[in-house]
Amino acid sequence: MADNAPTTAVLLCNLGTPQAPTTAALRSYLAEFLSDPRVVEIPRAAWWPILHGIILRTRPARSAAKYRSIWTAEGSPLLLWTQKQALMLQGWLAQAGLPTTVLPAMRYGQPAIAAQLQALMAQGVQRVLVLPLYPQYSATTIASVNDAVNQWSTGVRALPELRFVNGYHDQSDYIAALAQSVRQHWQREGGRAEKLLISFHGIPQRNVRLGDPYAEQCHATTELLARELQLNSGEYQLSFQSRFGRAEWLQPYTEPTAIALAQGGTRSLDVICPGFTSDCLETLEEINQEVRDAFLKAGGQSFRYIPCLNDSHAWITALSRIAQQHLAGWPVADKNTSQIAA
Ligand SMILES: C=CC1=C(C)c2cc3[nH]c(cc4nc(cc5[nH]c(cc1n2)c(C)c5CCC(=O)O)C(CCC(=O)O)=C4C)c(C)c3C=C
Ligand SMILES: [Fe+2]
Ligand SMILES: [Fe+2]
Repeated sequence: MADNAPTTAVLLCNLGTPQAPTTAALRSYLAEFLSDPRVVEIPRAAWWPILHGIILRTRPARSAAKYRSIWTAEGSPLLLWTQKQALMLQGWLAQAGLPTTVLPAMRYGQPAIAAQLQALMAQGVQRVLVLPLYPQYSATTIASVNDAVNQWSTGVRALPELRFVNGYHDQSDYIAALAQSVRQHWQREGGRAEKLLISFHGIPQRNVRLGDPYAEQCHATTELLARELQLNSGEYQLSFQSRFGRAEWLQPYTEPTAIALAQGGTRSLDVICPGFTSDCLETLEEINQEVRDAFLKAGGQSFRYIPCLNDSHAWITALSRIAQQHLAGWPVADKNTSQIAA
């Protein structure tokens, strides 16, 4: 352990991704993901036969084919962006006078949350800020990350101090980073499309009825972004993608919305996904391949996908400000000098 290693860390948590775009890797990833009771709330006795008897026999091959269409020579886009964001955030925080170790971690798959927390303990870290890469709070995502941290804690005697960020759907730097990415897109493309479709990952409608604030936060992000871009109500539309299973999910659904827009005469569409901070299967394949094809087939002429925030400077600045807001009050001590950063 280096004597001058930071004693404070940020664990930058994302959803996770399969190890490889293969049926076997997808089976193991989906088994872990879909066994999480935060994700599927059906009683275990009823869910197990469906998961193991049907879903894990059929879905892995189909999902693997989709992953193959977005996989890069270096691996899964979601993992690569998350790793890059962690490195950049560590640099930004150091520049701000907060020497902090930043490690990426995945809720499902590798690098696992428990293993990364263990690595931080081995470095002598005493305080950990758990920062999820989901701007909008949902029990299916952020609470599940917290569960994984708390599960790890149950086996640890000398715990670090822990803080959890519960989302930042209305944080001004996050909204500014989104607005900047839209403006840059308009500049690159030589102007606006007729409509901006703002698509978020869905969740079951039932979760919202039971108190999940996710839908409300997606709406709030949308309104803040539209206001920042000075869009009037006819120039943008919110929708929800990635429905899983047969239950009713948040509506309107993205693909039928894009089709209805094309059939209603909208010829050009810009699409942004503010709930995803890294490009991944859900944006690169579902939006930029499936929804694109559906829009064009229904009569649309121009479908323009706006990339996620990924490694944009505005986004890393936002992440750094969000981290600093939540690190406030924690001593950032150098072990040698016990100096406290201002
Ligand atoms: C951004 C927030 C996300 C929420 C909310 C969310 C809820 C949720 N997801 C599923 C089921 C699946 N999601 C899958 C992929 C996936 N989901 C998110 C994010 C959210 N999910 C991301 C970033 C990704 C892509 C990961 C990648 O490797 O690129 C998948 C796996 C792919 C597939 O087989 O379709 C499933 C399954 C549920 C059931 C749910 C809420 C109840
Ligand atoms: Fe998902
Ligand atoms: Fe999907």
